[in-house]
Amino acid sequence: MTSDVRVKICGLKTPADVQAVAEAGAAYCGFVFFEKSPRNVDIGTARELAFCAPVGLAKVALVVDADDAMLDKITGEVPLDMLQLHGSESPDRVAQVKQRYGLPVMKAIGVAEAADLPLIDLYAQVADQLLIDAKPPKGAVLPGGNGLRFDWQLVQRKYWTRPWMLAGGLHAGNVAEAIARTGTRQVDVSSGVESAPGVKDADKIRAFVAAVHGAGGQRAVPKLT
Ligand SMILES: O=C(O)c1ccccc1NCC(=O)[C@H](O)[C@H](O)COP(=O)(O)O
Repeated sequence: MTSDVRVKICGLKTPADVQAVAEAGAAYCGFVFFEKSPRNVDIGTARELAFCAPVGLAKVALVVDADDAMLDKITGEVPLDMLQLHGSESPDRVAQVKQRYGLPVMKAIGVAEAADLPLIDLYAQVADQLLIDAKPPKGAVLPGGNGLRFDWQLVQRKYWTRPWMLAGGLHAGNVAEAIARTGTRQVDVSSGVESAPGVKDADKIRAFVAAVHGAGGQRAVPKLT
């Protein structure tokens, strides 16, 4: 039974996306601030989406090597619960962002082989959470959200000193196996719940969260107006 596993759905762009994610029973929603992404949102849109999120749905801003000016704008306008750093931010930068913005910081780490694992221990010393994702292929435009999985055996039953989230190529058809194999208590998905790049699909969102939480159950959350 995997019902206590938390789900993050990343790359929301519309109020209907937020509603679908909330009604399905996800714990986190993510807004992508990366211009080259089909999931990119501007600050005004993210603000509107954040105000649509019911209490209990944590709002995460995903940025890639963002400078203070950009983070000042985002955190000044958008009510957030967490920052996700998805670029090549150093451990020092992670610590700086945590201190400057007073928000929990989740650091994404790309994994392709065992040699990548020590980085997880390194970032566990400074980040509040870790997002363990597939390393993007060489030359990829996006540092994440590529729909690619990595070898789950690499993180099987691993223990880190911070909570971690499994990401990369998850979808309703493989997420239960991913949880069973890795023992993760949190999962993150983007392209696996889309009908086209950047277009979230409410049925896929429901199916994904239901697959995580075991057969069936949507949680009761208020309908958004
Ligand atoms: O999703 C994006 O477009 C994106 C752009 C730039 C940096 C990261 C991005 N996504 C990161 C995520 O949090 C994804 O949910 C994660 O990489 C898993 O993606 P997917 O394999 O598509 O489920």
